[in-house]
Amino acid sequence: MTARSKELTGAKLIDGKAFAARIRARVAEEVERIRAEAGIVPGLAVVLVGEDPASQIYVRNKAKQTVESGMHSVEHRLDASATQDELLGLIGTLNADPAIHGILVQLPLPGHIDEERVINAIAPAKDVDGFHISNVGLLATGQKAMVPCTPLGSLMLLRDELGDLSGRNAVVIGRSNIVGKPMAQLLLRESCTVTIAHSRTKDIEEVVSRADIVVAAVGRPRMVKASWIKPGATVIDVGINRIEGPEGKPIVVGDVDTDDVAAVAGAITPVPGGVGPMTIACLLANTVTACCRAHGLAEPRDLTA
Ligand SMILES: Nc1nc(=O)c2c([nH]1)NC[C@@H]1CN(c3ccc(C(=O)N[C@@H](CCC(=O)O)C(=O)O)cc3)C=[N+]21
Repeated sequence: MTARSKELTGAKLIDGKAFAARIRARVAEEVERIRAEAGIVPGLAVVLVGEDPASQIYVRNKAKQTVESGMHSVEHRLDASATQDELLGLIGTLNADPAIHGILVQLPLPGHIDEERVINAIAPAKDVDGFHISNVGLLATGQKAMVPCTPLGSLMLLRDELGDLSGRNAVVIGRSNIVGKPMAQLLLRESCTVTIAHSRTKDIEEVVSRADIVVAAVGRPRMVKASWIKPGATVIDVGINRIEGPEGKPIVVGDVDTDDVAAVAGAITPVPGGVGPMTIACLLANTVTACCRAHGLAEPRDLTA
């Protein structure tokens, strides 16, 4: 698959939206194959606790795209005041449900709930977010794991753009469990020379300027500037920040100052339309993978890391 691209002052804009649509089409093909071969329909359950409006939009998009790909989709909405035991009870039910192959508990959870406890209660084989400690350990040791969706989608875009990644200098900005750390593991597995930069990194601009590959996942609007970027580098912008735009209207921007960086970078993902749609496409891909593994079916190689 080749990402379609538009020109922006020099840099190629990587069309994550179009790439994600092709991944979803592949997922739909595989869903149909699994149905024809084994009479099984892959199922995804999304659990949302509370009423965060931004979260609701993602949950709606996920449910819509799950159904469009031919999969079984279930949504569980718990009140913001739901107890940890209620949530753990629901996870236990979903773990035991043979129609469900993937479980996603939308993060963040309300403050009174222990996130680690909840994530680690999900059956690792159904953990399509790849956040369970078993999957984290499997990925870190190079074993077959469920790979977190945003890093997986970012890796697919990088491979499509650059081909073989071995020997390249990669700098991941951000050390979160959901993006920075698993992204670094994947890049290491691709034989990149990996540096993780973060808020305490000294002279971050100099560190980033040595990178052939930059993955920005810090949650600081437009933090990465052109002066940080090696000419021709590939820049993956994971940030999705809502800020006040020119006319006081809210707009969505990434962690990269795209207009500035585009003058120097070789290729860059836009926000919106870059990594975000890939995250959802990879969630569907992971659900197909989980279903294949659960039933001993051949798993589509192009939908995993
Ligand atoms: N357990 C868990 N897993 C997640 O994967 C997870 C989560 N919790 N909590 C919330 C975040 C956020 N997230 C997004 C996914 C897709 C877009 C997306 O498709 N964004 C579009 C639209 C952006 C917009 O305009 O708002 C884009 O970037 O083009 C955004 C955000 C998944 N998350």
